[in-house]
Amino acid sequence: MRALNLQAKPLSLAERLADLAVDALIDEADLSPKPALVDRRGNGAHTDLHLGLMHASALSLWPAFKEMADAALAIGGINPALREHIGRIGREGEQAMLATTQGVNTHRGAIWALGLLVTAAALEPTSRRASEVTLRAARLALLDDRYAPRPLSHGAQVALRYGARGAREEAQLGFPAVMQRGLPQLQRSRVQGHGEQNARLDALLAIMTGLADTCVLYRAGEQGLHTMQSGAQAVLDAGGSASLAGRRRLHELDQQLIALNASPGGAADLLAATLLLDRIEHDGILQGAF
Ligand SMILES: CC(C)(COP(=O)(O)OP(=O)(O)OC[C@H]1O[C@@H](n2cnc3c(N)ncnc32)[C@H](O[C@H]2O[C@H](COP(=O)(O)OP(=O)(O)OP(=O)(O)O)[C@@H](O)[C@H]2O)[C@@H]1O)[C@@H](O)C(=O)NCCC(=O)NCCS
Ligand SMILES: Nc1ncnc2[nH]cnc12
Repeated sequence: MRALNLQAKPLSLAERLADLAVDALIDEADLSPKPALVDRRGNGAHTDLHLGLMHASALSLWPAFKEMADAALAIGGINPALREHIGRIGREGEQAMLATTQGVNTHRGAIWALGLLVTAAALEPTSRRASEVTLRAARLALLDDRYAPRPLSHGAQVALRYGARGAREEAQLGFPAVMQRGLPQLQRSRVQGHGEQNARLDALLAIMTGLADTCVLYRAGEQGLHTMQSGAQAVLDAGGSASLAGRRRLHELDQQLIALNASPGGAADLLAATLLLDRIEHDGILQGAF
């Protein structure tokens, strides 16, 4: 009689990257208390979202992230063929998300940002530093996708109205909100011993201090954006999420943004991108997956 082989099959590189991306989305959703966003406490400024939906949406995206990483491995270079291939997978991912959420847009911006990062990481698996991965992602984002529809999205509408740079430009510039604000703050707060959850909240706040979040602009205009940016800075100046003064400011910011119906969904996506890049750089399993 043959003994049962109970050893788990090692994950492929694409499977591990998809796991890391979905984990980052779930960790972002769970992180609490986030100002005006869906978290463990409630629905923030949203009437059509809740935590279970955010989790289901994140899980529905696993196949799309894996397929994007597989496409990078198969095509092997930054070129229009890869850009158009992942564009198609991204649009299919959006359909999977909408089918799961019954039409609610939970993670459109996240599919874009994390999809580019997963693809960029798979392209050169030994070059995993955040600065290297975001540079490759930016080069991909700069390429044209002939098949991309150009709807008058919320982002496109506020670009016309306020001249704001949105999700596309953030990626094309190499994710400055992540590289210059989110990741450095995550590391600073960790080093200062603030605890992982507070470090993640501080990273989100640091992203919010400078981002032209098109969700906030669409819902609450320039007043909403100013409230988000200055309020996030005030929390950090008061000592961040780990301090009592910072927590009081954070509570105020939550109330103010909810009153304005201003949900920083773009900043939330970029926090997930920050967590993903941090993991890609340090993940032990990924190191053994190629
Ligand atoms: C290039 C695309 C990202 C399209 O961009 P565009 O700006 O035209 O489209 P939007 O539909 O507005 O989506 C952009 C989403 O990106 C997030 N975001 C916002 N600001 C920024 C920023 N400055 N930097 C980075 N990311 C940002 C944000 O996503 C979150 O918010 C979503 C909810 O938004 P919204 O629908 O406006 O929702 P509500 O206000 O709640 O709506 P109502 O309830 O009022 O109706 C939520 O999903 C978060 O994810 C923006 O929404 C890209 O999507 C694209 O071209 N895709 C095609 C596929 C492709 O090529 N993929 C490539 C491979 S990955
Ligand atoms: N936690 C969250 N709440 C609302 N919108 C989001 N988009 C991405 N993450 C979100």
